[in-house]
Amino acid sequence: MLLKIPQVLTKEQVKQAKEQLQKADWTDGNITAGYQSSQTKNNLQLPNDSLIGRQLGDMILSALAQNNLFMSAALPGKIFPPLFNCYQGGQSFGTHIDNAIRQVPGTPVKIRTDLSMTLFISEPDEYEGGELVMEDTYGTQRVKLAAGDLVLYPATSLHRVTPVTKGRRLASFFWLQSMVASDEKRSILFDMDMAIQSLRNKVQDSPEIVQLTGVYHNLLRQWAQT
Ligand SMILES: O=C(O)CCC(=O)C(=O)O
Ligand SMILES: [Fe+2]
Repeated sequence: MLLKIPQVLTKEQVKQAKEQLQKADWTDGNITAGYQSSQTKNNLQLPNDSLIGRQLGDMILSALAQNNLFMSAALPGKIFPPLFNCYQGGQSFGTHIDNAIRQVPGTPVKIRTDLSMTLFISEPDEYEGGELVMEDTYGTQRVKLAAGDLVLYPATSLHRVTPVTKGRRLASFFWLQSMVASDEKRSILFDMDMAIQSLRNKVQDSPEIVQLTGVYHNLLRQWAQT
């Protein structure tokens, strides 16, 4: 499932992130690339131990923890600390697939990358190009979102970032291990959760809603791993 989640960060938080990222020390993006992706990756990244990166990453994680749409769609188990990248002067990232397993730097924690995320920090009119293009069984999707918005997509997708031919594209990108590994099962749970929530908004509470909520949790119990 590919899902666009609007306004994960407020415009004020975006402004703050941009100000911090202006003064950060950037390095070659290949620090986190595997062999195949290093052949096509041409961008800048904040180093893993960047203080600015950690602070902004925490701000993003707190915002996500309060975002119902994200929590319902992703059912996060473990989230990789957000990384930050920058493309300018024609930089791009060719077609690649993200590594299946990632170790959180400085810890023994390993994360299976079920879902990939990009949170846009630059506004779309601040740069030309820089579209995130995913290819999967659902076809080709081209994504370029407003600053503060996030796209969540299966890490099984081939994807690329088209050259940024003008301006600068700042973003945060990271991965998560979902409590429900299967994209198909997670999508069923998400659809069910959305339907129950909209039903609840229409008719308040009813024994049927209680029963359906029970079914949701019983499916989650069958399918989730913590
Ligand atoms: O910059 C992006 O939107 C995606 C970055 C990416 O695909 C990666 O670093 O693996
Ligand atoms: Fe990627």
